[in-house]
Amino acid sequence: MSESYRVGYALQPKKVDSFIQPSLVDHAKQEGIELIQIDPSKPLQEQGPFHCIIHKLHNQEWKKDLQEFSSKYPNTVIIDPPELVDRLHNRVSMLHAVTLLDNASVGVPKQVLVNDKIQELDLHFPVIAKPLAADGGAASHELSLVFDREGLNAFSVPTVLQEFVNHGGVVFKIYVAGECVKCVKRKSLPDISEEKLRTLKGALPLSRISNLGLQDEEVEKAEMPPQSLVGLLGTGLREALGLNLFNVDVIRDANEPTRYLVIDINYFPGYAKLPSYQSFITHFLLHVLRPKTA
Ligand SMILES: Nc1ncnc2c1ncn2[C@@H]1O[C@H](COP(=O)(O)OP(=O)(O)OP(=O)(O)O)[C@@H](O)[C@H]1O
Ligand SMILES: O=P(O)(O)O[C@H]1[C@H](OP(=O)(O)O)[C@@H](OP(=O)(O)O)[C@@H](O)[C@@H](O)[C@@H]1OP(=O)(O)O
Ligand SMILES: [Mg+2]
Ligand SMILES: [Mg+2]
Repeated sequence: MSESYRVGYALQPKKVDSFIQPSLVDHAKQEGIELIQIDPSKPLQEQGPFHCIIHKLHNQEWKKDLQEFSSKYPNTVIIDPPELVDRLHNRVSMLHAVTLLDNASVGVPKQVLVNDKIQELDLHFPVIAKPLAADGGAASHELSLVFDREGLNAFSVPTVLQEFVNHGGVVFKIYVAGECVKCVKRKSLPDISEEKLRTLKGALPLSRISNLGLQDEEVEKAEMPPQSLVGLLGTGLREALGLNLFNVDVIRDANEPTRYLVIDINYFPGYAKLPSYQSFITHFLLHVLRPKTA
């Protein structure tokens, strides 16, 4: 008789709706995996046993409950340790792992953390102002494009100022689930020419320009990054971060097309937007659950 595995998921209702689709539940079931919703308002111990738990909740009560459960049931695989996930909730620490890769074709845009009034700024305009906290709150996604010094008054601190890099209007999203790695492309902000820059003043919220990008057909035509680069980022960052479930936003420098820059890393992203995400996720879970043969 084949094994049956209990996988608990602790997610916000919005994420349950997008991620736990009937097609995923069915696909997992066919492989012997039962996906069980965890109610974070009730003690975890009353809801087990679990072979594995996946989660995207950050409150202290949940972390404490998970920690206690894990001490009591050390054989339950927790994907992933909350203290390592926390590193992705800060736009400075999230990119630290990229610098550990030590590869000439991969980097991060130049950025500075602003905690206070800005005196000297060793960055080229335009820059993108990103709230330091990337904790999933609505404010953490309120970014603005800043064209000059005057525009620097438009945001609250702490904020990361990151140089805007022209990249051909396409962002590559590398989705990682353990050893499973998949890259897709999406529309991004359009390039800003020197000429255009002379006419732009102050700052603009990104939400007001993000629909100005390329046509879908143009995105279709964009060349994908080499598979070796996708593998390097997926596997390398998985090791450097100590995490299994995340995606990486990468752009290709328009002025140096062999150079790729990581601009964002998200914990437990929208996997359901990937074609065949059901088999992608099930494959990952099976890899975690099945006993390893030597
Ligand atoms: N340094 C940069 N140079 C050029 N474009 C950038 C840069 N940083 C961000 N962008 C553009 O802005 C978008 C949003 O930035 P970012 O991914 O950092 O924000 P986010 O709110 O964390 O997004 P997500 O919804 O993926 O979590 C990117 O997808 C890309 O189109
Ligand atoms: O649903 P969630 O709140 O987890 O939203 C996440 C969203 O996935 P969704 O498509 O399921 O909304 C992700 O999208 P993709 O990168 O895959 O495009 C990404 O934007 C994350 O940054 C979001 O997480 P947050 O930073 O807000 O925690
Ligand atoms: Mg992003
Ligand atoms: Mg993000």
